[in-house]
Amino acid sequence: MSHKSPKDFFAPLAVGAPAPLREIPARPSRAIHFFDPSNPKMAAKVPDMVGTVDVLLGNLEDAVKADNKLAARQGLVDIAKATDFGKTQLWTRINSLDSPWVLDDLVTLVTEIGDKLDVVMVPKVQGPEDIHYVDRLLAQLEAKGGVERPILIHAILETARGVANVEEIALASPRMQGISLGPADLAADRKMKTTRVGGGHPGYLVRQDPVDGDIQGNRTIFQQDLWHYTIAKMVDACAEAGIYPYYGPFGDITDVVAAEDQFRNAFLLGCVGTWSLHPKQIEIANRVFSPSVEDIKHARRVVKAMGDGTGAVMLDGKMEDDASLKQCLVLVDLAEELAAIDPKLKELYDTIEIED
Ligand SMILES: CC(C)(COP(=O)(O)OP(=O)(O)OC[C@H]1O[C@@H](n2cnc3c(N)ncnc32)[C@H](O)[C@@H]1OP(=O)(O)O)[C@@H](O)C(=O)NCCC(=O)NCCSC(=O)C[C@H](O)C(=O)O
Ligand SMILES: [Mg+2]
Repeated sequence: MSHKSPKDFFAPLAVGAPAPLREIPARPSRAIHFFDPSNPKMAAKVPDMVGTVDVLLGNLEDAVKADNKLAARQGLVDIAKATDFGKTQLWTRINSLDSPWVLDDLVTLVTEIGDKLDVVMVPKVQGPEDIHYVDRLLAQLEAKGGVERPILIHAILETARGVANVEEIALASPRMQGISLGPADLAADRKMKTTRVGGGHPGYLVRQDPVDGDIQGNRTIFQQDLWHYTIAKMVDACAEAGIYPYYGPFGDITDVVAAEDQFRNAFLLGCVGTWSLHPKQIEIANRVFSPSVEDIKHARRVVKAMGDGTGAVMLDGKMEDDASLKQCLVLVDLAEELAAIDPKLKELYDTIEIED
């Protein structure tokens, strides 16, 4: 197997394309909000959503009717040209690489609105070869369209082969921005027996041992998380590659409580954001993927108590040392990144008083 040398990895893949980034910028992306650019009602709402959500994503793939694929592509071009996105990022999800639409998706979007497009989400990624294909094509199109900064790639993990290859996918290109879980396609590909889009399942459980041998008695059941293994594997692959992991879709729009639980589990495991399919999921994602005031208060206290960052101290009966300081700095750094784009959060975090 031939390998690229590091210097080749950081050379543009087409003459005239912008140089690849050496580090993926930590831009807040708590909610990646999906809209169908061919749906006039949704499209009309996009300009007013700028500034209320970290990422607006024009979806061209699943959930867009086949008859509307061209209208969705053109709708996204029109919206992008007419809208000032400010600090809100503009992403797209292109059609799958084996579809009849994807080539024109990329040619049209990069040459027409490449200067406004931050990230291209690629569905059903099977292995690094899929990323290499998009990587080279993007470079050629950036050169053709005169795009001055590289458009990044986000992969969706929604096939068993993709999950098996997740580390290679994460490391496939300096354009790799992150990876999301695609639980619906992944469930189908794996032949899992859930018909839900993300979330748990009442049948996937562990039951309390019988009390006094009474197996028919009242035994507490603990519902388990179908997605824990995949998310944990994805988080490790992303951390190794220096890119960002995301939950994905939660299809039960009405169950805002369970959505919040799934998002919080993902946040605690290391994910930086999730998808939002309906406007009501944006507020949930923004809240869950922003550290709480209590977390920041504690983290800043530890930072202060640790002084030069070495040794061990006791705070409220608990040991803090170099390693727990690093954990606290994850939260403090995230709070700073979010405060830079979210004035309400900045105000909230600025009012925190640190006790000794
Ligand atoms: C889920 C929906 C079909 C629900 O739509 P609707 O029935 O119209 O909801 P409401 O009546 O509650 O809508 C109220 C108003 O809000 C607008 N609306 C709805 N959704 C959005 C949106 N995403 N962005 C902007 N505006 C939105 C409605 O038009 C109503 O407007 P008005 O009548 O003027 O008041 C719908 O929300 C939807 O289609 N969402 C996106 C679905 C999607 O993108 N799915 C694909 C991603 S998930 C996936 O692909 C699976 C994954 O790949 C995997 O494999 O796991
Ligand atoms: Mg899918």
